[in-house]
Amino acid sequence: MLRAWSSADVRAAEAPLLAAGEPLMDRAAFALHVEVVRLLRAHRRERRVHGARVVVLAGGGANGGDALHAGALLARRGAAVTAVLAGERAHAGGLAAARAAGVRVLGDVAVGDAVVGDAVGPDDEGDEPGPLVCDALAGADLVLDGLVGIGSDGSGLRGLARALVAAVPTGTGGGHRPVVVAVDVPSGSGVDDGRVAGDVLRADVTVTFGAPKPGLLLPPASGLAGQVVPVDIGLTLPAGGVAVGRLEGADVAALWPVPGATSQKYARGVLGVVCGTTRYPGAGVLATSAAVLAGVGMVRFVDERDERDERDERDERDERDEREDPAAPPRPAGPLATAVLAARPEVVVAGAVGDGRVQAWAAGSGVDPADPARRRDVAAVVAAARDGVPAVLDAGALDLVTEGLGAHVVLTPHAGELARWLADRGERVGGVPVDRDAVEAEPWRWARRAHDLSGATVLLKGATTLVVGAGGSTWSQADGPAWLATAGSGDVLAGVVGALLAGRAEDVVADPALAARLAAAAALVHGRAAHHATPGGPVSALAVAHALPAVVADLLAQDGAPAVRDCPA
Ligand SMILES: NC(=O)C1=CN([C@@H]2O[C@H](COP(=O)(O)OP(=O)(O)OC[C@H]3O[C@@H](n4cnc5c(N)ncnc54)[C@H](OP(=O)(O)O)[C@@H]3O)[C@@H](O)[C@H]2O)[C@H](O)CC1
Ligand SMILES: [K+]
Repeated sequence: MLRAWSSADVRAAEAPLLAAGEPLMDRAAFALHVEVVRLLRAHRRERRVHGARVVVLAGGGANGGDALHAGALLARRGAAVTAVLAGERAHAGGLAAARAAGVRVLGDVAVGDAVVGDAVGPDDEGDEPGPLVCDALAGADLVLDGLVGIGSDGSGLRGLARALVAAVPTGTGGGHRPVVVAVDVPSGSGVDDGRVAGDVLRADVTVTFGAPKPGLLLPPASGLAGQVVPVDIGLTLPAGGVAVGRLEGADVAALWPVPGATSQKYARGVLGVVCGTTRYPGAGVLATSAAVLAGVGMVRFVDERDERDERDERDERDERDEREDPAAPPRPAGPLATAVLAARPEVVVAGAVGDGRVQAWAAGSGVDPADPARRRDVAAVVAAARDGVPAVLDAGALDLVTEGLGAHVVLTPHAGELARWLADRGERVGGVPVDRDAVEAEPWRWARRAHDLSGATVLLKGATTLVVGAGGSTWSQADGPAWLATAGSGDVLAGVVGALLAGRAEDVVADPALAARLAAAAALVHGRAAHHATPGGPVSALAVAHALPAVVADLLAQDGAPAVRDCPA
């Protein structure tokens, strides 16, 4: 599991060690240079560090200090290192080490009484990189982004730092682009909230010290961090202080409900499904397929009824009451259930939400809010959820969600749906109702807000899926390819979430915080199933569902879980 702590927690953990004189910066810089060596060997044709051209962008704080010290170590290994000083001051120790190691220093920065380096730019402000800097960047094999770390004021880079970021070649049109390594965090990104204000240099790798910071896992900033490499510099972080987590395969294997030798289908969990309509049967097929293939004990699919069916059922019931004969005759499957059964013959069809027991519900995928009969079934599921039955509520169920649900209920909106839900509840930003752009700019903020308002666990779908559950616990999963943004993908995810809620229903009722971890686990498996279905290529939602058994089997085998066991606590 990857865990991110807030910058305040990291600073608090650093403080006593710094006071005791522990060489934290040396440790950070050494690990940083080791990662750079690895990358240079991997990316350079010559496969070595000697002769590699490295540019260090160094701000005036300790982040710049880390970068300068690493630059010094690289210079001592034969790299041609140029440091560009971007702040009004420079980290004295880092600068001294860099100069002593033969690093070429560019910048007008006063250190003590001395002015070092060459003028950066031709303008009076010094806010434009000059030709020496531009040449160095144009020819760089690798750029170290040490402009600012957790000391960022979060308002976006300013001055020369901003201009330097803009001057790094982007490789557009097939041109040269250096490998970019962010020091601790991509400079200027929202360290604690994942916001991106202004330009941030997109990193291939972020080497982060002590612990990952939340912004490395939270979109949109997480999309600029590349591969996150955490480095242990000896900090002890508070056990309960994790701000954001990311599940890995072993965590999911430990959560997955696996039948024991004596398990039977009812005990393993029955999922009730109210997804799809006769007009749009696909969501019903996809959600039930996903639930079955994710390994739920049984799926009870609630067939669609129209007004006429409901009238006939009422009349039948009245006649039975008159005859004092309570048993309802089995009713033939309608066109929706027929489509579902054609795809998944193991599904049991129910005539209504109350027919037969279930441990959890999945409802709303592919349900048109304008369809009154299907909406009544969805509303019945929402009522059951309100009474404590774990449920995943998707798409056409979301507008029926009001406040006061518990975290045992998982809502699965995408950004547009979440924006609409929030705007309908009067949420505004900058004086206007929350819209999709606002949610995409601050997905964590709005997912947390939806959790606060509804009480439910909120899974916000996206390239990075965020899950906010009981107590604000947050999970960030980025496991799927971009191809997964395809029609029906959300229906499959709802089925997987539902399967997990049904399989672990008792545990979820006892500890609703578990729902967020299960939803995050579902997102991981869903993403991996897309990779598995078509590595590197387009994928259909049904193919994702079909890949689920193999992905689950891989997880359980590779991550050391026993082949047969009962549900873990
Ligand atoms: N302390 C240690 O031994 C260790 C620290 N580590 C690294 O330290 C940074 C945090 O360092 P800190 O000095 O607290 O702050 P930063 O370097 O991140 O930032 C301060 C400088 O950044 C400038 N700044 C701030 N905001 C902006 C902005 N929007 N645009 C441009 N520049 C900005 C600020 O300039 P001022 O003009 O405001 O002074 C400072 O120059 C941490 O991230 C680690 O990398 C290691 O973990 C090892 C141990
Ligand atoms: K940085």
